[in-house]
Order: sequence, then structure tokens, then C-alpha cells
Amino acid sequence: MALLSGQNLACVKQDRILFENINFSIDSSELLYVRGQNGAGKTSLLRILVGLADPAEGTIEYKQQNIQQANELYCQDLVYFGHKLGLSLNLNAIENLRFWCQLNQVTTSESELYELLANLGLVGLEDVMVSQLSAGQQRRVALARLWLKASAKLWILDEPFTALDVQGIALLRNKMIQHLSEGGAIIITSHQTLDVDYPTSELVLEYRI
Ligand SMILES: Nc1ncnc2c1ncn2[C@@H]1O[C@H](COP(=O)(O)OP(=O)(O)OP(=O)(O)O)[C@@H](O)[C@H]1O
Repeated sequence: MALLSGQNLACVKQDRILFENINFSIDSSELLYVRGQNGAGKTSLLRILVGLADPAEGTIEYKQQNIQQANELYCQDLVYFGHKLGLSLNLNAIENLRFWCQLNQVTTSESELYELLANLGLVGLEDVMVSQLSAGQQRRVALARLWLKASAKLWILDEPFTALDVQGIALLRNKMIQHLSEGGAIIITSHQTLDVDYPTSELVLEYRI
């Protein structure tokens, strides 16, 4: 049984058909790499897949149920990492993660949050307002959600490597492989080569005028 599938998906922006007749399916332990040049519609597709936008045509099913109907289960099982990091700039890293855990019913202790931030290379920055962190540090804070929501079966990641340094990229790649080997699924876009030692399916969006 597919975890997530899309049938006959189409997206139109400003009278331009970005894509149409897109079909895909992803199961547990599978990695789907959405590729395409700037403006091809990768972000638009991912936003449709997580329910932030409606497709012009087509349906998306999570565990064979339309994502609107499966909404509660789908939200429980999903982590979406988009262009916007979803961090409050006036809160520090710990406060942001605590707030996110509360919203997502993730139980964690204060010491676990400190330990996680240490593993993400953010020792000493836990109490600094996010607005004062570098771009890569901010992204590391946002990526902590992948470590926190252990129950998430599906990750949808839009350009997650952006602004990360070599160590940050390695951390994320290793975490992705761990997630896949534990039965998780990942849909990802990236302009960098994925370079993860794991079988990968591709969905290529052609840029259309
Ligand atoms: N809210 C919007 N209103 C109108 N047009 C939009 C909107 N969002 C995106 N577009 C257009 O849709 C097209 C695809 O954008 P999208 O962000 O999905 O591309 P992408 O493949 O993710 O690009 P990139 O690789 O640059 O991130 C672009 O031409 C963009 O101008």
C-alpha cells in the first residue's frame, strides 16, 4: 500500500500551467527526489502535497484516503520543511522548539532539547534570539523538528540543505538515511546533488513557458 500518492496533478499559476498529469507514489523506506530548474514548480508541488495549496486538477491520497479526509492522521505523520522556517525571530532556539513541541503534541524534556541543539552544533546558542543567529544556524534550529517528531512517517523537505555548511549537510544526510532505514519516507527537492547512499526515485518537472 502506498503511503502517499498523487494522481493526475496539475498546477496553474498566473494562467501558466506549471505542470499537469503528474503521477507518483511513495511507500515506506522510499526516497523521492523532485527535480527541475528554477521556476519549474517544485515548491508549488510540495505545497500541494502538504495541503497548503489546492491542485488545479488531481487528487492526493495518504494511506489511500484523500488528504483532506485523512487530515488528522496526515498531520500527525508528516513533517514539512519549507522555504519559510516557521521560527519566531523574537524567541530563542529553546523557546521555539518548546512551542513547536506543544503545537505538535511532542513530549520532550528541557534537557533533551539542550542535548539535541548540542548535537546540531548549537552549543552556547540555545538562549540567543533566533533573529541573532546566522542563516545556517536558524536552519539547524528548524531542522531539529526532524529529530523531535520521531513518530513522523513522511518528511517533505524543500531545499533543506540551503545555507548549511559541510557538517550540517552531513548531519542531515545521515539523519535522512536513518529515517529511511527505520521505515520512514522522504520527498525532497534540492539543487545540490542529494549524495545519499540510498536508492532514489526521481520526479522531474520540466520548466514550461
Ligand atoms: N503565489 C504565487 N503567485 C503567482 N505565481 C507564483 C506564486 N508562487 C509561485 N509562482 C510562480 O510559479 C512558478 C514556480 O514557482 P516554484 O516556487 O514552485 O518553483 P521552484 O521549482 O520551486 O523554483 P526554485 O527552484 O527557484 O525554488 C514560478 O514561475 C513562480 O513565479
